Amino acid sequence: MTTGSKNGIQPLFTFGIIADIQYADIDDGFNFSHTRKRYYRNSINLLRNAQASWNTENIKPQFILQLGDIIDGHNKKDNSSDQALNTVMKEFESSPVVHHVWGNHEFYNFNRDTLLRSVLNSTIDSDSGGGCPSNGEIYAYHFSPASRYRFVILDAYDVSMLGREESSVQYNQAVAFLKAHNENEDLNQPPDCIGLEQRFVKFNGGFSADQLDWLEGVLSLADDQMERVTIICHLPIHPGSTTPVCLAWNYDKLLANIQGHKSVVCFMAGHDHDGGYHSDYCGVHHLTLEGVIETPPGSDAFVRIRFTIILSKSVDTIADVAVVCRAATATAGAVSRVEREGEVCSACIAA
Ligand SMILES: Nc1ncnc2c1ncn2[C@@H]1O[C@H](COP(=O)(O)OP(=O)(O)O)[C@@H](O)[C@H]1O
Repeated sequence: MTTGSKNGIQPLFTFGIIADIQYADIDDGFNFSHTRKRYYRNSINLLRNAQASWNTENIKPQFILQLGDIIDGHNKKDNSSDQALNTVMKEFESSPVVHHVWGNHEFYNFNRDTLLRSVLNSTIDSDSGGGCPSNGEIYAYHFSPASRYRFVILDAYDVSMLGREESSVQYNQAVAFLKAHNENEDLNQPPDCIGLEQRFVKFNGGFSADQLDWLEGVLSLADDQMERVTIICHLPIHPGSTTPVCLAWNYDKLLANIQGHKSVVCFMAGHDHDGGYHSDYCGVHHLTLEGVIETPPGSDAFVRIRFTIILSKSVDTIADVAVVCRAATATAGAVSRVEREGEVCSACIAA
């Protein structure tokens, strides 16, 4: 594992990312279609390995991004949601700040009100000006780890049946929206077996107008301040970075919002356990992290990213932001996960 500097340039900051841990103290199982094994109990070992790796770095990560599905929905029926969450949170105790994102499995275990009051609400670690959308129950905020850099956490289940009381307006609006696109009795079953319509399933969600309006304000300010923004949420929003069944319901609205702002350089998500990557026509990097839960024992699936500014010769111009993304894979003879490493640089942005 390389030290903190690359090509002799000290990173401005580093951070770790991990997705779809889906911990449960149960025996190995399978996904819905019985095509992929799931290692529920072992996922805590992979989290430990990630922590060990992050903590051995010369330059420790300034923060960790946890991209959602921290514990599995199986805990709910065993009444072990709180115990499972405590087990995982204990592993994060040696971490710096952890920014938690909420996925469908958070909502299989807890309702929205409980999550807003829980240790999984990391809004407290937002900037004082980080703020959240006015209505208070959308779990979205932003923070700046260094001058000219900003991270935005979005709530991909703001519009969803999950986590909402069946008597609520939001629940019934989500049901109406979903049924307009999916006529199956079981709304977790995709309405089609091909194409983008597959995304209209109960285990996905979308972004409300309130949240998109709030984001528009955050990104407009970031444009004015010539910041570089990375957005994270549980659901991918570019068809090139995931399989259609994992896309957010109104991915296209958020994508249009993002592509209208030069400050956005990267979008990261989980949910699609196979991971994915796409650089869109605006130069935004769409990174989907592989799921810990389906990573076989003996391999690892976590990422450490160093944000390094490569100052151009004319010192007043920041030529490139190199996002060195490394999915660390420590194999012990097992079939290793794809080791993803690469230098992806954003478009030039004059200072
Ligand atoms: N094709 C499908 N048809 C019906 N139900 C499905 C289908 N795929 C997933 N589900 C159900 O949707 C829920 C979420 O699926 P799951 O695989 O656990 O999600 P994740 O990929 O986030 O772990 C589970 O209850 C699962 O049984």
